[in-house]
Amino acid sequence: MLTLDALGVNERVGPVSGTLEAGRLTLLVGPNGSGKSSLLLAAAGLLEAEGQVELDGALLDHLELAELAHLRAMLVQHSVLPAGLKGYELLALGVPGGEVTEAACEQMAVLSGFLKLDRLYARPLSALSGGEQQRLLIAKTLLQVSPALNPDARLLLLDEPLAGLDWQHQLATLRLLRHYAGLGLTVVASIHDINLAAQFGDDIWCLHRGRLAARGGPEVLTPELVAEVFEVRVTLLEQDGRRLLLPDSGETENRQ
Ligand SMILES: Nc1ncnc2c1ncn2[C@@H]1O[C@H](COP(=O)(O)OP(=O)(O)OP(=O)(O)O)[C@@H](O)[C@H]1O
Repeated sequence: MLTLDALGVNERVGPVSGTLEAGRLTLLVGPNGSGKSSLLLAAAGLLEAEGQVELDGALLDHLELAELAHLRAMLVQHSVLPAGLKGYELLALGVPGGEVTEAACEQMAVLSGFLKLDRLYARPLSALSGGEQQRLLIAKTLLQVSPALNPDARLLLLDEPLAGLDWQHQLATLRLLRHYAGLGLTVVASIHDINLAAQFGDDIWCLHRGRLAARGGPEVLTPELVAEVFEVRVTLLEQDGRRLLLPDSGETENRQ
């Protein structure tokens, strides 16, 4: 469980207070510049911030860096990757303790199956597409907090994990995040697809201009909220019990 108490970063975000529950996938939505990355980085203890963050009752400020790195993993946006590194070498960097044991290989194989990594292992990162690199980075981050390898792991934070991924791998990633939440971790990810957020999030936090505009189950993502926060017209479609929000381009009448 991650508790934020008046967490803020300069003018960028906050103060934000609230609890991110263990065993649940919380998806953070909001327009560009609304503060999602800043909030995630501050919650991870990677960005100087006002207020307090507690991880399972322990103040983040009071944890040693090595201890914190053992308890949580974060996928940051725009990672700079060493070009010469091969796919499997990047993945191996995520193995807790650094020793690629049989158990680590098993976990790698599971992640590999979900994210289709096999064909990427032997290739240098510089020769991989953006989406392929992202899949490896997601797997590396998940490996760090795989309960089978690191039973102390508590927290998984991901900033736009779906960036650059096609539909197949977006869905695989979201299923993996739900799986990790099901293993008891607190899992928080920022995401731009409102419909996927509503479909996969146990909890939704919606940021607007650095403040929490809404928080709750997927039902908080109403057309009215989305229209106001994202400043777009929104149409609600309902079919077979599924609700879909579509941004209205306003061009429909002019098209052939
Ligand atoms: N290093 C920085 N120094 C100063 N201001 C920053 C810095 N990084 C981001 N900002 C500003 O802080 C605000 C929040 O940025 P942040 O990256 O947290 O938003 P975001 O919701 O993650 O956006 P996006 O969806 O575009 O990734 C923005 O106004 C941004 O311009």
